[in-house]
Amino acid sequence: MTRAVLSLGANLGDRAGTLRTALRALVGEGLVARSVLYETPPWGPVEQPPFLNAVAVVRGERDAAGWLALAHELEDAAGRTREVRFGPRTLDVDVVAVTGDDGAPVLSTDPELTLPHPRAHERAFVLVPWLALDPAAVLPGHGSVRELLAGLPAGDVEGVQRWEQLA
Ligand SMILES: Nc1ncnc2c1ncn2[C@@H]1O[C@H](COP(=O)(O)OP(=O)(O)OP(=O)(O)O)[C@@H](O)[C@H]1O
Ligand SMILES: Nc1nc2c(c(=O)[nH]1)N=C(CO)CN2
Repeated sequence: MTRAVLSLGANLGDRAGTLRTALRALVGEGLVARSVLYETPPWGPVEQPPFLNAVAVVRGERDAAGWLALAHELEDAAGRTREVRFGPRTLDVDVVAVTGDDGAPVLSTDPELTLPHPRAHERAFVLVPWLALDPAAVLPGHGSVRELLAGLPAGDVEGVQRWEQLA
């Protein structure tokens, strides 16, 4: 069994509907916990509409490649096509980190699946929702999510706004 932290983002179409559909699909994939939805300013070089983002933790029989395959299935189901790097999308699902049941992180430098995700540590849109659902969260190789957030520009962190309450 492995545990994966997934980051979900959407900034085209029915953003909340797309994210909720993907989060519902994760219930059948061993969903352990999910954050609420957050509205977040676009990170990166591309000018584009704001995103809704969420983080989910899943645990199941899949290995790291299996979690990436699931991420791509969810993106395909949301009608995602491959477009501009860092650009707008109906649904983006990234595998942030994977750990075994012994707590050992899966590490990979493969460009098809780099673990932990190479940009997660600098993305408030990943770290804020993750910390909210797991106050003890640790990003392998980078340290505690709480400390990573403390090191990001305050404006990045304040830009991540809770968008929904969980029912
Ligand atoms: N940890 C990872 N999670 C998701 N995709 C990954 C990961 N590591 C490598 N990739 C690869 O990155 C490729 C491009 O992914 P994608 O189009 O989602 O990039 P992006 O969303 O523009 O940028 P980013 O990955 O920084 O969010 C994917 O085909 C995938 O194989
Ligand atoms: N706020 C925010 N910014 C992004 C996001 C995202 O999910 N949220 N995804 C991106 C894809 O690389 C690029 N920029």
